[in-house]
Amino acid sequence: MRLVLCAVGQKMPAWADEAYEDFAKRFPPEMRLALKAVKAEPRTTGKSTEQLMAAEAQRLEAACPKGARRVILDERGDRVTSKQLAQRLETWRGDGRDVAIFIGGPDGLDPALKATADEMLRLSDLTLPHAFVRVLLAEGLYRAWSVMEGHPYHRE
Ligand SMILES: C[S@@+](CC[C@H](N)C(=O)[O-])C[C@H]1O[C@@H](n2cnc3c(N)ncnc32)[C@H](O)[C@@H]1O
Repeated sequence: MRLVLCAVGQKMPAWADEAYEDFAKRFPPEMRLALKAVKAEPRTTGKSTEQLMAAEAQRLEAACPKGARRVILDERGDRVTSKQLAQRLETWRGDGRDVAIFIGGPDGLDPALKATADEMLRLSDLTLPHAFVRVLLAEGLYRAWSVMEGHPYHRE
């Protein structure tokens, strides 16, 4: 099973790339965390927010593995603890499909793409910058994996 982060933004600060990689490389071969970063639409072309998000959504769709479970990250999504995220991970693993996790750009995700979600998750009640989101998600998923496997990374 693969956890595929379909995320807007190919140019992240070095600290974000390093921190993301630090967690991504810890996943075992049977549960890979992969990043598919797509180009953010330039904000200088006079396009409306709706047009910008629609263009980014097309790229995200192209990056999404066929038949994957679709999880949207959004500050209005379900609030979950690490243990609850571990239970979701267990469920996701159970059906054997890849899991695509979508992260939007500066204006968020296109409403039509959001409407296709199987699940919507929040990482915080705060609105977070997208560079933070992929790092927090990688750590949160790794912690959830460690809860699921009884690995000592997570302590009660
Ligand atoms: C800068 S935020 C976009 C904020 C935008 N105003 C919105 O309403 O979605 C970029 C992306 O980061 C993710 N994100 C931001 N805060 C989040 C949170 N608290 N929980 C989960 N995802 C979040 C979402 O995928 C969002 O599309």
